[in-house]
Amino acid sequence: MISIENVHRHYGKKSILNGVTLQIQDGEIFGLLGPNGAGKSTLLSILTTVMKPSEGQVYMNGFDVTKQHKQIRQMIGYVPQDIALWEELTVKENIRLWSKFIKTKIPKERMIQVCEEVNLHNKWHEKVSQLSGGMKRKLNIAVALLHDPDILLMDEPTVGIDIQSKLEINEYMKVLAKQGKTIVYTTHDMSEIKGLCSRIGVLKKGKLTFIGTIETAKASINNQLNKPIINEEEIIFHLLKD
Ligand SMILES: Nc1ncnc2c1ncn2[C@@H]1O[C@H](COP(=O)(O)OP(=O)(O)OP(=O)(O)O)[C@@H](O)[C@H]1O
Repeated sequence: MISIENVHRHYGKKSILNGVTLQIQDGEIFGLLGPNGAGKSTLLSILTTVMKPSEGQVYMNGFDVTKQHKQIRQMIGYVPQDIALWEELTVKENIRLWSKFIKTKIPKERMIQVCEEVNLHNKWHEKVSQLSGGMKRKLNIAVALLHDPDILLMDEPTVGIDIQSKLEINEYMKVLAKQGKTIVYTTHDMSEIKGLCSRIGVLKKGKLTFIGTIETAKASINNQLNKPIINEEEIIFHLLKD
């Protein structure tokens, strides 16, 4: 379980996160939504231990993110917003190089397995520069899963890629959640959230303004507007507007 308790984060005098409290259960796919600059990546950076909260506590499976970096890093996989791969190296070389950064030894069978799970095994000897944007995203995800973490943190994993790769990634996220992995990911895409997330959180100006299911969000907006909402775009519009 991920437990975020009254987290604040400032950059100088600028307040970025302003009292965020949230619990995410094992096996959940939790979608973190918010306008640009709302603080989504900052919150993910705190979960990865890269950044410290200015105030508040975060625990993952009972471990403190500010004090128990080693245990936390073993239990999380992180997929950054920007592709983090060596373009001139092959898929195999990228996976091998990334596995060297992981403290535990990754057997070759595991490297092949993650590659198969994201449908890239037939690209094993191809240079990353030859892969499509969607394939690069899938390789980024494979790399994050090498050490078989319990928790996967993904910063806009499907932005700007072809629809086929997006659907494959979404299906794979469901498989991982069924295996018991907890997934937290940031997105702007309501159409994928609907079929994927058990719950969503809406972050605006560093505050969580909504936590719940899509159905709850829809019901609450319908209630406020006193007229039924027709499509998902409308839900996201109302959730994100000031
Ligand atoms: N190192 C930094 N120093 C100062 N301000 C920063 C730093 N990193 C981020 N910020 C500011 O913090 C705010 C939140 O940024 P963050 O990247 O967390 O937002 P976001 O919700 O992920 O946005 P996006 O959807 O555009 O990725 C922004 O105003 C950003 O300019």
